[in-house]
Amino acid sequence: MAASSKAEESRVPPALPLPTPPLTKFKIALCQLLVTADKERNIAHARKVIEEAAQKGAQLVVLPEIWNSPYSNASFPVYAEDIDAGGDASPSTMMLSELSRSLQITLVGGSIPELSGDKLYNTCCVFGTDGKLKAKHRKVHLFDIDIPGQITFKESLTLTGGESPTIVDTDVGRIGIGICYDMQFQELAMLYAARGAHLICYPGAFNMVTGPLHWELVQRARRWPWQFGEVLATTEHDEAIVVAEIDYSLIDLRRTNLPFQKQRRGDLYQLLDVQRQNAESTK
Ligand SMILES: NC(=O)CCC(=O)C(=O)O
Repeated sequence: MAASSKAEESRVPPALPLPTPPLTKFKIALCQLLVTADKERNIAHARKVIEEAAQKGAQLVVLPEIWNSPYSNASFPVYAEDIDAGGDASPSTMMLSELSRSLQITLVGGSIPELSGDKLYNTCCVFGTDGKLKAKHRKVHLFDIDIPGQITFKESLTLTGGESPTIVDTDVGRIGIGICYDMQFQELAMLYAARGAHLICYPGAFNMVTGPLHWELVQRARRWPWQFGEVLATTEHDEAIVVAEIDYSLIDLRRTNLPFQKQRRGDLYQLLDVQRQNAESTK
């Protein structure tokens, strides 16, 4: 009896200890931007908004998805920048690097179309307070949907999907990064949680057909295992800087209140096992 319960116990994945965050409380600013066809104007405007967010006391500033270009397959190749080359080849990320250093903030720089070799990606750059590029997340799940008569969009016509999850240690804690549609895939968030992320940032630009139903609902569902899914601050459709205080001391408290991690029955629902079985049965 004792042996069998020990065996069962060992199949439950243990809760990983969280790395200690470098600080407990800080202000985050989420910037919602109006994007135009004028790239120079978009960059100058984002600069002004980031400065305003820092003035409001934000130590972490987050921009939206595709903030330097219209969101369209026709625009991505035209507005794309070679982020690795830097300098004149990437004026958008040069501005982000300069501001993160001069304002001493961590910047999750939304996303821009990235040109790398002959491929285009939808890429989020994270800059540290020293102005250095700490991480680059290429949107993993491309937004390809078809709801006849309502919306058909295929990012994969021009973009290539990223090949790896992105988790980055910053002055405001360990952050997992996803871009918009990446939010729909809960396993990515669960992976970030298992790897000790204190926070997950999803720069987004939702469509107006499924978006209004999804953007809050899906984010609240991704709260596991941190919070109760409480919305601390929000806004409507216009430009806005949403500022809120993040309190990491709540993570341990919520994990004690709701011990989901310990209660998970991972032994019963490993998707990989099911996928393997399905593949076997169709051979
Ligand atoms: N930019 C996107 O990835 C859009 C995702 C979206 O609208 C959704 O409903 O999901």
